[in-house]
Amino acid sequence: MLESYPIYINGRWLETENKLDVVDKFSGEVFARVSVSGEAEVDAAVSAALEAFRQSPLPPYRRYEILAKGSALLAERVDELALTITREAGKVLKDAKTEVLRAAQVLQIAAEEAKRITGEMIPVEAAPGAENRLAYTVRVPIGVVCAISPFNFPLNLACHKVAPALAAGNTVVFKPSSATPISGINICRILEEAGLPPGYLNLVVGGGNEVGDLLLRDERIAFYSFTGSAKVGKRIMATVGLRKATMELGSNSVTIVHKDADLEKAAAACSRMPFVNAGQVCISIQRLLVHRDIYERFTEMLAAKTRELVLGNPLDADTDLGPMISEAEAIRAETWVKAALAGGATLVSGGKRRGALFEPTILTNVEPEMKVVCEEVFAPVVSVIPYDDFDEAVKMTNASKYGLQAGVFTSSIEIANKAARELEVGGVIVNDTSVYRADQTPYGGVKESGNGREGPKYAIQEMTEPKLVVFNLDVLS
Ligand SMILES: NC(=O)c1ccc[n+]([C@@H]2O[C@H](COP(=O)([O-])OP(=O)(O)OC[C@H]3O[C@@H](n4cnc5c(N)ncnc54)[C@H](O)[C@@H]3O)[C@@H](O)[C@H]2O)c1
Ligand SMILES: O=C[C@H](O)CS(=O)(=O)O
Repeated sequence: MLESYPIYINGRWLETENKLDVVDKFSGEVFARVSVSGEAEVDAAVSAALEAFRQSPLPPYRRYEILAKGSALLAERVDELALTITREAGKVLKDAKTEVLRAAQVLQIAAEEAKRITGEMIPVEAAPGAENRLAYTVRVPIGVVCAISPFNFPLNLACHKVAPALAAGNTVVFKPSSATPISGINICRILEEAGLPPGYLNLVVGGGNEVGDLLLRDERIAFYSFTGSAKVGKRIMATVGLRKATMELGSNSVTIVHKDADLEKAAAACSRMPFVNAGQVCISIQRLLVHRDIYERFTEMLAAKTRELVLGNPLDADTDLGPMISEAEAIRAETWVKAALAGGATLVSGGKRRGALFEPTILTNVEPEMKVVCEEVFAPVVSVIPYDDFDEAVKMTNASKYGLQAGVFTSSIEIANKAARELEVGGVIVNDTSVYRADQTPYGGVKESGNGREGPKYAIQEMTEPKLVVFNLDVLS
């Protein structure tokens, strides 16, 4: 008997006629069914969120208590929550556990930030004629936040939206990816158990073009917090008009290995990070820029370490990478690799596909216009590209339409500083790869990688408005 999962609206768990199959991404077996929302459910979810926002705002200490309790519950249930992630997303179990523990941290950080939301004093009396005025801002919640999340970190990236929205005093309508809806349902269950009253968090499930589109067109929603592809991000921005949004989008991230780097450390990190979660990480290393003096040696070191990685069942303890999200996505990646090889690229390792399993793949001799280089590959595929001087590496990095994060391995403070100043990205990671993220940091990109920042403190800024208050003290005295 398949487990059946309802949607969550105004504190009630509802079954609908229309169901979505959830597939185990390794075995291909349908292991659960989830109720799909229609127009009526989307309308009810937004109404409930608006009603809760208008009628009974939660004081900051209650937001703190609920989120902190939610964090503890997530950490307590790490094994069962991780198993769900592994089954619905195909992520290896050890990485799924890390994701759950990170999600617990996100809730705890958001809980703490709920108690620190302040405005600022405005020195209005500095202007002539305003000597007897007092001005300050208060930060007020924006209203109903619509959270739309992708498949690749179905728990943590959803928490990065839901938790700061609630911490800021907003209410939420949340739509998880149709490929991975159960982790989203688990977040609602946990926050309900943690004491979140009805209406503050509502969950609808369904396709982007159906349920997603209904959400975009609902003018009662004040803010869209989106993580996903640039294609969908652009569509959202074109639809929501003057309403605010943050866009956490894709990338073809660079990590640079300069000639003065600690090569052992760089090779150890660069041989694993392009392949974590089968390369389906927005900051995955897709372009590895290596100084020509060390290029051959480094590529050999990388290939040797990459060949040790185990591809297979994500439930096995020694597996390093599991399946991609679908066979269709793996076929797309294979097509891009074949096109690169036909165009003159060299296959150093990997390149083969079995169903949704795609081998960790290293390419050299690639050209800038190949899709594996200039588009987001979102698969376990890395291109190793030589450069002669650091300015050239900066130029290659900045030639991308994306700009999320970049890593640079170097022992030179000048090179590190140059990277920090000149790389057109949202974050520069020195002596680590582009794949580094700590959940309290400001995180987001430039260019087609999006706008706005996540990380609870920064997301709260995005999801609140500064309201100005000015006292005319002449009248009061
Ligand atoms: N920058 C970041 O923080 C970050 C993090 C993770 C993933 N990503 C990006 O996400 C992408 C992979 O995830 P994906 O395949 O789930 O992305 P996607 O854009 O296909 O889908 C993301 C979400 O948007 C919804 N959606 C699709 N069409 C919609 C529409 N018309 N209206 C409203 N919602 C719609 C989907 O149902 C899903 O919930 C990659 O590009 C990756 O780089 C970015
Ligand atoms: O896919 C991109 C994610 O943002 C990576 S992480 O989970 O935030 O590290």
